Amino acid sequence: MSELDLSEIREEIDRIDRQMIALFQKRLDCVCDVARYKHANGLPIFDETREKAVIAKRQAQVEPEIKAAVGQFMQAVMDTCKLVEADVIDQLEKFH
Ligand SMILES: O=C(O)C(=O)C[C@]1(C(=O)O)C=C[C@@H](O)C=C1
Repeated sequence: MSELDLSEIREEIDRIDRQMIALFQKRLDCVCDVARYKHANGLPIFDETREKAVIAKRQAQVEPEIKAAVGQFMQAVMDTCKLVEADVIDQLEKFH
């Protein structure tokens, strides 16, 4: 692989990352709505049944070779989303 190939591949990775972050921002907007709903209704942030379902659905979308990686990826996404949910709820509690 030449250096040019590597820089071209990295440009494609950068394009993909840009799209992923745009989508992640949209996901975070939804997650903030979920946090407000959970706060208003006294529900816990962590929902194990939902997390398992999210992972299973996304793994069903891909070939067997990458199911484990997709599971890890979705778990990392949800772990980050839970931290954001906790921040949203902390802010809500500060002002009540
Ligand atoms: O769907 C929810 O209940 C959420 O809080 C969102 C979400 C997610 O990021 O998808 C995050 C935390 C929960 O444990 C389950 C799922």
